[in-house]
Amino acid sequence: MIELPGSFQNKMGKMLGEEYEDFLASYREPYYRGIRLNTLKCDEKTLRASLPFPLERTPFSPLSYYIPSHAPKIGSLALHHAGAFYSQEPSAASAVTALNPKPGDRVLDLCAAPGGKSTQIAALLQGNGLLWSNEIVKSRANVLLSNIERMGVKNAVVSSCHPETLCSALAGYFDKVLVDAPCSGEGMFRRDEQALQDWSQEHVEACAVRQLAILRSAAHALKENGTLVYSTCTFSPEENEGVVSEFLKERNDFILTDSGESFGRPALLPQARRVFPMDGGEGHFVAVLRRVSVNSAYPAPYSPKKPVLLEMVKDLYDQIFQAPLSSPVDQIGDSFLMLPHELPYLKGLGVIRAGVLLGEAKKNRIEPAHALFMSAKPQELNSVMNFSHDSEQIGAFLRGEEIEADGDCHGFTGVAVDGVLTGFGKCSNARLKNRYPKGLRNN
Ligand SMILES: C[S@@+](CC[C@H](N)C(=O)[O-])C[C@H]1O[C@@H](n2cnc3c(N)ncnc32)[C@H](O)[C@@H]1O
Repeated sequence: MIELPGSFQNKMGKMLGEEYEDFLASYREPYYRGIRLNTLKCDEKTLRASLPFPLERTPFSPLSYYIPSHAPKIGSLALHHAGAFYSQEPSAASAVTALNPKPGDRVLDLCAAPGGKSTQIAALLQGNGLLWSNEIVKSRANVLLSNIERMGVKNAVVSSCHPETLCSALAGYFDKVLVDAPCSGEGMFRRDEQALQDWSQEHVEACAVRQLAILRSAAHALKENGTLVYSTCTFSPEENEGVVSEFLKERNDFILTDSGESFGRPALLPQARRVFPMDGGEGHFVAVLRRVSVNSAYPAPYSPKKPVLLEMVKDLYDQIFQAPLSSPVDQIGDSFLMLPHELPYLKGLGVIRAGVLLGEAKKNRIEPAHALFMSAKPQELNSVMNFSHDSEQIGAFLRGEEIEADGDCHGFTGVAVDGVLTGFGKCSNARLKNRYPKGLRNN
């Protein structure tokens, strides 16, 4: 049984009253495990058919499912490599449900690593509009980027920037902003020993100060009538209702709106929602705010210079794809990027990726990138090999091995599992030379 700090127990006892015993009893149960379907790449039927355990819907998002607590580790499953799903604690899906991104929206996810909520936003945008995913810690931003690539997101910018710098530069640009704030993680105690070790009342209070500062920054980024969702995975009122109330005292041009959601229960500010383990998730707080003032600031658009090697890039694209390249292309050093159609000015904002990495210049050729295939659909490619999730071939491919190919297979060829692309190789002489990135391979 997990040993909870005494002062945490006292606070929770006061907050939960009669329900406190049920809350304590939850610490004797296994924690909730969940996954979220990535509709950019896969559908529910394919996912259910390929997983070795059943899925049960959660109340937090139509794309979120419980998996059994005894389910095996899922990171090495072929459909996980392919980005068909994301491993996500069920209640963590609630914040994006409340944000309600729609195709065409411009959405900023300000505290985004490792990318659970960003990749959920991307699925709901369906490739239309823009997702800007920011993470202040550079090493975590790289993990975020690899998840954005794995999930095949085309219309995202990934940056590692201080929230104040970013939101001042992009003032007035976004329809929706998510602040999934760094917190004391009380809702992680059942699955993360470290969160429990790090807990103290002083930490809770320091988190609240930092959270308010992030919210203040986020406010700049929104346009008039824009939606700001503030979420945490902690229970302390200081970090939840306290931060929201302080923010609303400072900014009378923001209002707290009813989330309109039915997951969890009303929070201490009744328009917001809270989730406790008794509500089917590890723990979340979600508040929806709306900016009612005009924001006359607006960033300049980004216009890339025409890459010197654009014809070579187009030739490479034509070798791989059935339709010609239609996205704007940018060149950063030796890298070629397929940009979303409309972007704000990018310089000085710690951008580590805009759009999809198409390929990289190597001597006198351009080598296609893994991310290019991850963001594609098999039917868009000239050459694809598709394998079942339990086939020997896909196992070998994901270990980085060469595999047998048809004699008529030539050139860059996508590799799919159950119809979902998971990388590529190069066919010649009835063999597929493996290009699955070393750092992603199964052992
Ligand atoms: C709760 S996590 C975000 C989880 C993410 N939204 C997801 O769904 O995968 C909060 C993030 O905020 C970042 N962070 C830490 N300090 C910050 C600060 N001062 N400003 C903005 N973000 C910060 C952390 O590195 C962490 O990645």
